Amino acid sequence: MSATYSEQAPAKINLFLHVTGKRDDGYHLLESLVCFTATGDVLSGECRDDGAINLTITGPMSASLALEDTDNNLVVRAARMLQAESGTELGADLVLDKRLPVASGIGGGSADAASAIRLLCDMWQLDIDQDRLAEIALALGADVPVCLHGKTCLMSGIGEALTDLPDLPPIPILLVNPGKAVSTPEIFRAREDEGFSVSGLWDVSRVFTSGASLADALSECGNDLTLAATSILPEICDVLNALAREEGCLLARMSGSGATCFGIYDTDEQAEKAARAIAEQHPDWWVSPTRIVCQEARVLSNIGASFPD
Ligand SMILES: C[C@](O)(CO)[C@H](O)COP(=O)(O)OP(=O)(O)OC[C@H]1O[C@@H](n2ccc(N)nc2=O)[C@H](O)[C@@H]1O
Ligand SMILES: Nc1ncnc2c1ncn2[C@@H]1O[C@H](COP(=O)(O)OP(=O)(O)OP(=O)(O)O)[C@@H](O)[C@H]1O
Repeated sequence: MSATYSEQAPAKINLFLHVTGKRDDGYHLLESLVCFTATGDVLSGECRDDGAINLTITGPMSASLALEDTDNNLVVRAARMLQAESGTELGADLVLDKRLPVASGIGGGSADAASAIRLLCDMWQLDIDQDRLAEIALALGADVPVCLHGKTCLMSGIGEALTDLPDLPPIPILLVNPGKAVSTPEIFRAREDEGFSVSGLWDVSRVFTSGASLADALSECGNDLTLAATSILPEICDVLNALAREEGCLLARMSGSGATCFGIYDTDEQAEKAARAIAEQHPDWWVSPTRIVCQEARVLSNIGASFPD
């Protein structure tokens, strides 16, 4: 029996997201403080010697993806790109445990693609240098390089320029999604008439020791996609209000192009209490109390990796 490899695919949070310009090809220049959480998908796989790539999707958020052609899944696309790059004749039976809501601003698909790159490089023993892997990641999506990097960083360019920042402590964070997908290109199109933020606002040397100090610094920034996203999906305002209303919430903000929003807290108890209250009022929303993870999210080969539920 062949070994089972496993990789976590943590949710990506844009703690702030500024749109600072637009390139001639239509992609937007961004500046974003990105971190990762202890909540995420899990990808596992076994090696095949016939070159086939098979993907099975399980888990609470698998329904919509299971209806799509798996050839379009970012996990399969990442695998095919690595096969083409390396010339390997190996294949894989992959299982994606989908726990993150799809098309929700927390980079679920991008995190899965990044975890596929990590898992397959390990399983197929590929020797592809980091710069080339970063190019492959960017070809899969603007958020894939930062997910492959997996560490708290300042993301700029269209998503490819990453500057490491001091680790954040394991700050409690609550993720809430209203259960409706939003399309990233549609949100960028909807902000066409808005101006651009200035770049270079974030002091990259700042060190944070608590949720309160982080929330205080973040209050000087924002998410420049919020207006566009709430005009398309007004429920995002309900999510932001629900988070802000609960005791202990230091900052409530949307991540990425939405619709997932996050709240920052000082203690796990506050985040969990808020989660219970919001889940009770909105049983159809996805509510996930978690923490910022501070170390590089990788190296789980050959073990049955799983996130806490
Ligand atoms: C908004 C963010 O979530 C912030 O982290 C990401 O930039 C989105 O990254 P992503 O979902 O991986 O995006 P992609 O799949 O590469 O691009 C989807 C579409 O979003 C728009 N897009 C995306 C990234 C970017 N820097 N500028 C853009 O204008 C483009 O219309 C593009 O066709
Ligand atoms: N493994 C995957 N998981 C989620 N979506 C996927 C996956 N593979 C392909 N997709 C497609 O990618 C689209 C965007 O999904 P994703 O969850 O990455 O969006 P997102 O959370 O808005 O990401 P971002 O924050 O990077 O904009 C979905 O509509 C889906 O059809």
